[in-house]
Amino acid sequence: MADDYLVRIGRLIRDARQHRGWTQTQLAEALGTSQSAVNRIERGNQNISLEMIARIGEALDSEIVSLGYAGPMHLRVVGGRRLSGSIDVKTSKNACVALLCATLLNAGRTTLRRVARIEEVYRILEVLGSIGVRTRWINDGNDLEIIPPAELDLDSMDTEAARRTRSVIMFLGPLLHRMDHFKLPYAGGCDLGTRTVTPHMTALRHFGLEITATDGTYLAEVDRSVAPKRAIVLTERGDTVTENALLAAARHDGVTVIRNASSNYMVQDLCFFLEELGVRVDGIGTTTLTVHGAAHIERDVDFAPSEDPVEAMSLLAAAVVTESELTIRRVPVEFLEIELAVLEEMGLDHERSTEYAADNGRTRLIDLTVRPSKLQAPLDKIHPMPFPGLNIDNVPFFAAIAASAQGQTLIHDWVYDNRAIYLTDLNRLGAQVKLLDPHRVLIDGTTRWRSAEMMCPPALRPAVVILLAMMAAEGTSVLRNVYVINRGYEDLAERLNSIGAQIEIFRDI
Ligand SMILES: CC(=O)N[C@H]1[C@@H](OP(=O)(O)OP(=O)(O)OC[C@H]2O[C@@H](n3ccc(=O)[nH]c3=O)[C@H](O)[C@@H]2O)O[C@H](CO)[C@@H](O)[C@@H]1O
Ligand SMILES: C=C(OP(=O)(O)O)C(=O)O
Repeated sequence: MADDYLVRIGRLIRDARQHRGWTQTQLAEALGTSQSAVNRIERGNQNISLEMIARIGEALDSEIVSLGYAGPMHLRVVGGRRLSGSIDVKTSKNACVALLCATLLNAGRTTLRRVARIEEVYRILEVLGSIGVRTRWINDGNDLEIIPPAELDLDSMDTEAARRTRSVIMFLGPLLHRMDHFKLPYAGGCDLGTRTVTPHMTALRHFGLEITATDGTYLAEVDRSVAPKRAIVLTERGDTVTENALLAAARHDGVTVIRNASSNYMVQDLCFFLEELGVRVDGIGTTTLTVHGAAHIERDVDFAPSEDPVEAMSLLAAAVVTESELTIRRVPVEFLEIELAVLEEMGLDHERSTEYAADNGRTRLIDLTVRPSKLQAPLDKIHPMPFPGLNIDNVPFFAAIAASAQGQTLIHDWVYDNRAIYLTDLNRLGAQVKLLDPHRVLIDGTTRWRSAEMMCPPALRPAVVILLAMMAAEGTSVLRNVYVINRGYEDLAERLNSIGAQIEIFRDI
């Protein structure tokens, strides 16, 4: 145990030194010791005092260890390895969080099957638990059982957990039916620049909800005399705003029409779930949803959210950048069709199985085999659109793919103020990503990836893209503080290891 401890400290020191670009001799000089002493320390063969750790930290301008329990999680990636075999896609973060919020509509027991065990789900569970909802993992931790109390205790809300996730905004729709006034902390999520909540307010005003924002908290007041008189036209075709409107409409005793609705995967999953609750929804998969609400919902329901198209895209990108043959099972193909069409044009060699149904009985799945291919940059720019366009969250993966392709690719992320900027982090790993303006990057391929030590960017998808590039780069890379990845991916390192990656999880000691 003691030896193991020294080895781990030694590795941290070695990583920090390499990150600084120093040789062992340079570090030895800075410490007034010999190169062989540094070598012994890095190999874990030398007892080391706290004072020495502090001096090394100062010399390398790096906090080698931070004391305290359960510090941030980091990944050490030995890259340049081919992946092989097959891997299953898990259920989606975005549907799971919406469904958890939707359970607040139901006085009965909800069972959700194969819920992804990810930080974003844990945060919502913490919030639900704090306000009195009973939740427990069942069937070997695969499924979740949720039983709301007769009265919610919003005053006891775990505000710290609530502030770490943007999804808590989807409490507004269900809560407006349960109380006349309530408070909700401001929403968090990826740091992607300003993300407006005005469309939520505009949509929910039709149900009498008025919101005042004061120092980090939304104060909500509900006027019960107000009900939708005409179709609700969303000002943006956003996913969570559509879900919030659906959640409000589900318990409105009457028919609500929602126009300019998102028909994206998580919205469809929510509609299927509402149908299980006895709420009829016409127009699923289109931009006009007609909801036949029910004033009281009390049903014991069992629902299986569908697989995550963004995780499928991540695994596909992993195969491309590592030049591997990989089978990705349970791919929700309807939500990856445009991505596949673009990749086909770029020259991706792949094979699709016949379609089969997801456990929700509705979503179409395939198994997708990707083979090493000589990719060419696409002729046109890569840009997202609300579904059925190229998925907004899949855009960052095209940066890693473009860097692996021959030629120049323009990526235009018009949606998020900050997300394209994070893609320039790939330059640290050898890519040539030029930021043209905050929304557009020009990428020159192909890339000879090289290893590096880096902090995770504070955004989920760009962080995963960095991890994938590290898997492609020969040598050892370190990715620090991967909470943001764990927000949306279950056991990603272990699962990638099961198909041939070499990723070690470590924490600050
Ligand atoms: C929990 C969840 O489900 N999160 C997803 C959801 O976030 P969410 O629904 O919160 O996304 P937003 O509503 O914030 O939309 C994302 C951005 O797109 C802009 N916008 C959106 C639609 C539109 O028609 N015009 C427009 O300009 C918004 O102003 C915002 O800046 O949708 C995003 C876009 O698919 C995804 O990246 C997130 O993973
Ligand atoms: C932007 C994303 O998530 P969130 O809405 O949870 O920040 C994402 O899933 O890439």
